Amino acid sequence: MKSIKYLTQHEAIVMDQLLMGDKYKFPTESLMELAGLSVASIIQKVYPNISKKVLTICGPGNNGGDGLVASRHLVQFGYDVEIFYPKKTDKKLYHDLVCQCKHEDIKFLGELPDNSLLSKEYGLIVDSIFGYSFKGDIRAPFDKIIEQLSKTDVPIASVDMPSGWDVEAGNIKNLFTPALLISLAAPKKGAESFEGIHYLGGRFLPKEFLRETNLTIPKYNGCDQFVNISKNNNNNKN
Ligand SMILES: NC(=O)C1=CN([C@@H]2O[C@H](COP(=O)(O)OP(=O)(O)OC[C@H]3O[C@@H](n4cnc5c(N)ncnc54)[C@H](O)[C@@H]3O)[C@@H](O)[C@H]2O)[C@H](O)CC1
Ligand SMILES: [K+]
Repeated sequence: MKSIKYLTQHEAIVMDQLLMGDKYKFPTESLMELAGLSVASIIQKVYPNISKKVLTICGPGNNGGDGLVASRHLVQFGYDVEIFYPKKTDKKLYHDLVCQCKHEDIKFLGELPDNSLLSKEYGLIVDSIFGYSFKGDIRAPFDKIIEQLSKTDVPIASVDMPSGWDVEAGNIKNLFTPALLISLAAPKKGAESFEGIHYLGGRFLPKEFLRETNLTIPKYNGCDQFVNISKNNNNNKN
């Protein structure tokens, strides 16, 4: 496999603006739909038999939007999903995503269950709190939420970045390490040290975009929405 490029925070932001701008013309919701579908597909691949509920925790930006989309697809795949979305964004896209989730009978929780309830009732937590735009000290209410996630024994699947990790320097605050990391479009520098199960999703980068940005991404097989980029995956060893 060709060596994978890990993006700086600035590169990730600039690339996203380029994709959604006048040249490539992708609407946010199109990319988010593909990102969220890949997140749900990867969860189905890695955790095909979860007997308990899945809890998605959504943040206020597009990472949270990916979590809302993924939750809807997970229900379509047969999972029992609940969402904790403590800081709802007052924009049409997010109102629409919440509405779509409610039509899948997804319950929105008013508070995060404590860790004993999490262990008893939930088989997986989807962390879609922060992605590549996270910066600085974690502000309320997410500081307490991430502190609690650092103490749970429920496996965590993080979307794009483990929330709270520095996007370039990684886990410098000694927070939770997810069991599964789902990088989107291209992994970020902060994920370079991640040793767990690591998949790449968000299969939407156009050929010309890859040429223009000089970005190398691994080859996706057939119609797969994901590729396994874990360090311990034999296919990834040169
Ligand atoms: N091309 C792609 O790969 C796509 C990626 N997508 C997803 O979008 C996120 C990035 O989304 P963005 O809205 O830019 O930012 P975040 O969701 O990471 O966070 C912004 C949100 O968080 C708040 N915030 C930032 N730092 C802090 C802090 N220290 N404490 C508290 N709150 C903080 C900030 O104020 C904003 O409200 C990317 O990672 C992917 O998951 C798209 O869905 C599709 C294309
Ligand atoms: K995340």
